[in-house]
Formats: sequence, C-alpha cells, structure tokens
Amino acid sequence: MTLASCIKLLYGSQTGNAESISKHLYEEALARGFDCSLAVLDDYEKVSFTDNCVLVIVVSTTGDGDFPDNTTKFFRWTRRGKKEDLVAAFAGKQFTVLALGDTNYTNFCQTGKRIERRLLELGATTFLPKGMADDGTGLEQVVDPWVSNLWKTLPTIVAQDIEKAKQFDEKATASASPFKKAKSETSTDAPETSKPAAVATASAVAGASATEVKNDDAMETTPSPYAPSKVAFDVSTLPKTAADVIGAAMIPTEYLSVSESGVVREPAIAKKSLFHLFEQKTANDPFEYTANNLFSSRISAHRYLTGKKALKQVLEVTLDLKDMNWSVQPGGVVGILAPNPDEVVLPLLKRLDIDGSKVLNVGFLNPGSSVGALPFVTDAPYTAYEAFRYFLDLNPPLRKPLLRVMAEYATDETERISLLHLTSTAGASLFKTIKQATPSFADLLETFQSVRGIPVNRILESLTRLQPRFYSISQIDETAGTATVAFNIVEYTHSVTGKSILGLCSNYLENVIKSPNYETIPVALFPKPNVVFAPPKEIAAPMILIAAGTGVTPFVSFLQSRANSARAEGGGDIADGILGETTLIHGRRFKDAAEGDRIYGAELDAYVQRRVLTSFIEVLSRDEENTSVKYVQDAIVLHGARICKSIRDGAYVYVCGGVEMARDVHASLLKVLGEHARIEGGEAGVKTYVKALATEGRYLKEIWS
Ligand SMILES: Cc1cc2nc3c(=O)[nH]c(=O)nc-3n(C[C@H](O)[C@H](O)[C@H](O)COP(=O)(O)O)c2cc1C
Repeated sequence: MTLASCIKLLYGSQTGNAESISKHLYEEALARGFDCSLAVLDDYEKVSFTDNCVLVIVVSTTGDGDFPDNTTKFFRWTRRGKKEDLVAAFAGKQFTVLALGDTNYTNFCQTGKRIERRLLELGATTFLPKGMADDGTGLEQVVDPWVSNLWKTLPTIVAQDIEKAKQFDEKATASASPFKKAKSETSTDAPETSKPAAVATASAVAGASATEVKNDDAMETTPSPYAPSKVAFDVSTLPKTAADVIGAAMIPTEYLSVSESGVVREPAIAKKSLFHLFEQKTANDPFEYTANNLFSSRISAHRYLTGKKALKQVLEVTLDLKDMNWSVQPGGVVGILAPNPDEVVLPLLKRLDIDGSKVLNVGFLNPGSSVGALPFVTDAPYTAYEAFRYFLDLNPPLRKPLLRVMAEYATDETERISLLHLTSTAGASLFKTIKQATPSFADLLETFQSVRGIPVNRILESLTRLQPRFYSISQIDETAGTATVAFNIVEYTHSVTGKSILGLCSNYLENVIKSPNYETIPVALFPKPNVVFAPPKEIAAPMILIAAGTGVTPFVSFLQSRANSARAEGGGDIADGILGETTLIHGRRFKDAAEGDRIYGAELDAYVQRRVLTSFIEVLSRDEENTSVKYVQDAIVLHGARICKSIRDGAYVYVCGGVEMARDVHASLLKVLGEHARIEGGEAGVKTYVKALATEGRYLKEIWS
C-alpha cells in the first residue's frame, strides 16, 4: 500500500479546547517526523485537499448540538458546495474525527458525528474510529487513549521522516520528556535552595493566599472574590525529577512576535471601553456587527425583576439599538462582550511583571507559517492592559499548552515537575484534581509561585479569546429602537474550592448601571444571526413553552410578538380565536409575587387577560404546601394528557433553561408521550417521534450549562 504523504489537521472550536488539542497534535506530528499542516475548518479554501493526505479533524459542539462559529462555513460548503469539488476533496480520502462534547447535552458530539457522516457520504473512509470526549466527565479520559491510538496508526498510513521518528522514540523511551529543550536543559538559574514550598497539601493552602480588601465601615477585612487562590494538591505522588516525567506535552511553538512601540496609553484612559481600538464604521446590515466588529450600545434604563426573598437577583437592562437598524425578532439574541474586571487585570499584570500601559506591536515570528493566527485583530494597536481587559479569557478551562509554557518559566524544581507531570498522560489524575477547582490564570500563577517572566507573546499564544455572553431578548420597543435582556446576577460558591465566584458579564452590567451617568457608558455587543429559537410563523399554531427561572425571557418576546400579531389581525386587546393555544410552564422558587422571583409576572398576567397566553402553569420549588409538583418536569407529567393532545394537534414545544432541567424535561416528555399519545413501537417509537419533532423544528431548546 502506498503511504499518504502528509496529514492535514483541521479543527473547529468555540471556547478553545479543540483548538488547543489540535495545536498540540500538530506540534507532536512534526516532532514525530510527519509532514503536517494545521487549519481552522472555516479556512478550508486554503487547504489543498487534493494532496495525497489524510485528514484529522478535531471539533467541538456548542449551543444545542450546533457547530462552533469557526466551522459553519465549512459545514455549509460540505452540504451545498459543488458536488464535483466535494468529491475531488473527499472521495477516497482517509480521515478520523475527534469530537468534543458533553453528555449533559442531548445532542452529544453532534458536530463531530455530522462531519463524519457527511465525509462518509462523500466517499471518504475512516482510518481510526471517531473519539467522542465528554467534558462532563473529563475530556482527557477519551482524548488521551484516542491520541495514543492515533500515533500508533498514523505510521501505518502516512510517510514519516524515519530519522526524526527514531529520535522522537528514543527521547520518549529515555523517559525524560521528549520535549524538554532550551530552557529546561540550561535552567541553571533556579536557586539551589528552591525547595518544594509552593505546591503544598490541602490543609496548608486553604485560605492562605487571598489578598485582602478593606471594608471601610467595619474596619474588618474581607477576602475579595477577585483575589487569586492556590489550588491544593498532593505533591507526594509526583515523579522525583523532571527526567522521570514520562511523555510531557511538547512546548508549544512560539509564533508571535511582540515588541513595545514606545507609545504609552495608561489603563485609566483605556478603561472606558474598547472602541478607541476600532474605526467606527456604520454597518448597512445589523449582522455585519459581530464579535470582531462590535456595536457600541448604551443602557438606557434598568430595573430589578426580583424582590428581597429571591436567592438570585434578576436584572433587566434596556439596550439602545437605534443606530444598529436591527429589526429585532422574537427569540432574538444579543452577544455582549464584558471586559475582565480591573480587580483581576491589574494585579495579574503586576504578578506577570508586565507594563500594561505600553502600546504593543504584535505580528508573526515567521510570516507564512501555519501554526497560529493573530489572537485578535484591532484597527489600532493595543496595550497589554487592553489585551488582558478586553480580549483574553482569564478563566480558561485548564489546558496543557498553558501549563507546558508555565513549566518553562518555573524556577522551583517541584513546581516545574508538577507542571510537566500535569501535561503528561501519567499526570491525568492530578490534571483532573486541578481541573475540578477550575482555576483561573491568576489562580495558577498563585499556585505555581515560582513561575516568573512569561513573555507577553507566550501569554497571547496560550490564552484563548474572551467569549461574548449571549442573552435572549425579552421585550422589544420598535419605536424607541430598544430591546431588553434580563439575567441572574451570577454569584455562587465554588463546589470544590468554596471560593466565591462572580459571573463576568452579569456583574459587569450591574456595575455599569450602578455607575454615575451609566447611560453614557458604551456596552459592546452584536446580534446573533440565524435565530432558530423563534415562534412559528403561523400565529394559529399552538405553542408549549417550558422555562425555569430566567429561561422565561425569550418567551416574553414570543408572547409580545403574538399579541402584536393578534392586534394586527384585528383582534384588538383580546386575542380570542386568532392565536393558537399557548401554554407556559414556568418554574421558580417562591410563591410570593412581590418579594420573590416571579419575574415578568405582571406582563405574563396581562397576556393571560388578553388570552394571548391560554394556560399559565406556575411551578414552585420552595413552596412547602406543594410537595409533588416542584419542578417543570413534574408539571409536564401532571398535565401529560393535555400536553400530548396539544403536541398531536401540531404544537411547537420550546424549552429554555439549564442543561439539567432540559434533560429532565426531555425525560418527562418521553414519559407522557409514551403514556398518552398512542405512538406505535414502544419506547423506541416515542424516541423516533420526538426526534422527528426536533427535525421538523417543532421541539426547540435554548439551554445553558
Ligand atoms: C454553551 C455550550 C453549549 C454546549 N452544547 C453542547 C451540545 O449541544 N452537545 C455537546 O455534546 N456538547 C456541548 N457543549 C460542550 C462542549 O462541546 C465541550 O465543552 C467542548 O470541550 C468545548 O470545546 P471547544 O472549547 O473547542 O469549543 C457545550 C458547551 C457549552 C459551553
């Protein structure tokens, strides 16, 4: 059999995991003597598929079984591209897929599955079974063995530089990290006395590191929720020396060049918003505003929708979208880019010894190399402060490339061993322990105190992009050109570390409305195109809306739109006979309407009065009188016969809320359809029926983790 001459690694990633794994694979493929290239799936036009190559695709799933944003163009091409181009690219090609997902979602690894299916239809064949890694239980449980099989299989189908492969194997079996180079071998600058102090055991660490902020009133000190904290783990099981670490990850290739331009912009000037970094363009189409071309909005009004008894406060803000010319549709979604708080950014820059005020020149070390892209593109050059505040995810999921880079700058030997071990397959269990603590970048630096002097280019390469947070629009005022979004102010105690965690975007927006002249503060946002989670076009179609907590927000916009349609159809204030039956099942905690969490209660009552909402079922989880129907899934069972009849009559079912709630609702729907809908084929028949509903667009979910 003739061997393929090269590997084309392609990835699609929403939050950086697939990207990071692909870069890691790319580095290792080169070190193992393969000819390998790396590209994001949406850059498929730059990939020469006609080469005698094999394809390795690493792709995650986002939303509700959706493609990552940097994969949609590729998928469209594979569905709608010219058949002869697709056949030329894929027929007879050997490929494999590593799919990343989370079993807490119903459409587990959907993107990877769909890509595999499509490539098989186009005549490609797999050379290694698809890996499906579960972020719910730990990606590494599947990724590590899958990768190890990949390295076993590739030499049988792809040509390799034998000399390099030999060198690689020799280094690997010599037990020292095969990737140890440069600094690690010449690292004599670590003080001899540096002893394993930094990585301590659990008891020694707890609460030790929090920087403190002053509470002026009480003259007491309270740990700031932004203060970094050490992650506790046991160092007794670590390899004895760096040379004992087997198979540590490769040092990611350095690909960015960063220099100071000589221009200074103080954080205080840059702190209002990021818009000084972009030329102000007016877009003709609102969807020209994207995460890379943000619209500068303002908050024109706000109110809290919850009372004192609510465990979480829900804030509604009104966004001024006049100049965007966006005709917001019910179910519309807005992405908001919240900056990282200064309480995190400034101490972090200090810890890293980086002067945040210097404007930087950022480019490629080797223009033309395919290793990486610029981390973000702005019209005007940015400072390190601006990069940290607006563009970098400072709470990234734990990833090996960052740990590997940190290992290079650890001067304490135990810390270096720990970091190397964490990047190796043997360190999987330690990796899992640390991952459970979901440490921020600052927490990692607090844990590994001796890591000093990481250059800015390494940080820009190792951290991923700060992601926008998406919010469903609840009410639209076309005349004023505004729309409202409502959300929980996210604040909770970390289940593993006990640390207080503040949600980035909700707390940012609350801080905006608490600022003087908040109406003048720019809020960076963009509309989400192609909203699928929208009411049916036919206003006579029945709807079943199922929501928990703030999941009700898109449904408020559905009802508003239906009320407007009824009025337009001559229905006046009462919508009898014009609209399809609409049932809303809304779960919340407390009975108390005024003081509790009955969000949008007044609006929903008004829709009941106007018969836009035909049935409003409120489910209370903390009501002592109510014992059997605590959650929306219980209400589905209780009203099962009616719900099934409505679905049989053509109702559209919508679910909005957390991932567990969506899973439980799904189970209840299967149960009641099995009991009341007389579907043939038993359990399997019901599952097929529900699947078909989803395919027809009559069972839609908007869920969050
Ligand atoms: C908002 C959100 C939605 C998700 N939706 C799904 C899904 O529908 N199906 C699935 O299998 N995994 C889903 N996941 C899990 C991701 O695929 C998983 O966390 C993966 O590691 C992310 O990789 P990435 O960082 O490369 O995007 C979702 C994750 C998030 C944060």
